[in-house]
Amino acid sequence: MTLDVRNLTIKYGDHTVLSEVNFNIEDGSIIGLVAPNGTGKTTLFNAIIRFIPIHEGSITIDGREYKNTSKDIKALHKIVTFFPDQAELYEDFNGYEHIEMYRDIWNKDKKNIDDIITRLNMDSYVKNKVKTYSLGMRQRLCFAMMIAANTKVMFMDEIMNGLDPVNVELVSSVLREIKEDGKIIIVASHLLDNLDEYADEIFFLDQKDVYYTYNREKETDEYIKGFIGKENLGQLGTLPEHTLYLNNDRICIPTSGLDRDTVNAVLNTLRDLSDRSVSLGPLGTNEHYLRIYKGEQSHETS
Ligand SMILES: Nc1ncnc2c1ncn2[C@@H]1O[C@H](COP(=O)(O)OP(=O)(O)OP(=O)(O)O)[C@@H](O)[C@H]1O
Repeated sequence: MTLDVRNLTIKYGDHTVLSEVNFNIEDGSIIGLVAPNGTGKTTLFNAIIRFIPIHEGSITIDGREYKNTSKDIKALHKIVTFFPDQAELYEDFNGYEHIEMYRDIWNKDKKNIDDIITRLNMDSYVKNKVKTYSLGMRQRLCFAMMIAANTKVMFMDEIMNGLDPVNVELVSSVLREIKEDGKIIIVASHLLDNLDEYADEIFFLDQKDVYYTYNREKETDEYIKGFIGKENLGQLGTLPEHTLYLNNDRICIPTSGLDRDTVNAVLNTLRDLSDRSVSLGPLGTNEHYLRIYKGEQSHETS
């Protein structure tokens, strides 16, 4: 399966939010969709699923183009689900009834939802009314509803909102499991380090397009990464070309061209100067984010 988006332009009135967006996603992928607030992540989901009209462009899934006809939109809604908004939950229904409802709408094979409930640690509260749920309990319910719907394409907007670290880890591992069924999952999130735990590729969205994509598996450049105040930068000596100093505290020094002894020496110096962890590896989503969106606060040191 593929999801192919071509030259998609989306406007609210005269305000063009996204212009000529292009991307192609193969099945069995989780894409992290990343951008500052107000860039257009939710708008992109809304447009692909046709909750809002698109002004130009095409959406093709598995070779079929889905146009703006009611027949196409109905067919699209059978294969794409959008993470429910907590406001859409029915306060006087219990969690089980919500999960059953999503399963029954999308799933003819009446998938067993008990496994989902247990996997998401919801047994103790799923039969209680939603009005008794905390934010994190509601969020897990919304996630369980999508898993029960089990569609080929899933848009997950801010799924980690309100989840504690244990539940963030739980949801991340369930995402990795369901991806294996050949799904296309797009997750919009501001938890950048967490995205590195499950996303295969990150799309950095810009006012105009998918500005940059990053695939950790294909990243070959290794960096020494650590935190250091501006006043201590001089103690690292002459830094190699393409060293990044991001957000006035984060340093990423490329190791290409450095011998092992030099790499070890820099690592040791950085460990002495840094109060946080120092590591060796490729740039992560967080570092790419700072490089792309906070460009004026980062600079190459040479
Ligand atoms: N219904 C609407 N009418 C008019 N403008 C809208 C509407 N919804 C969103 N916008 C505008 O579209 C732009 C993109 O908003 P969107 O909600 O898609 O951003 P986002 O990247 O999802 O942000 P966040 O990270 O805050 O969720 C913003 O400028 C916003 O003001």
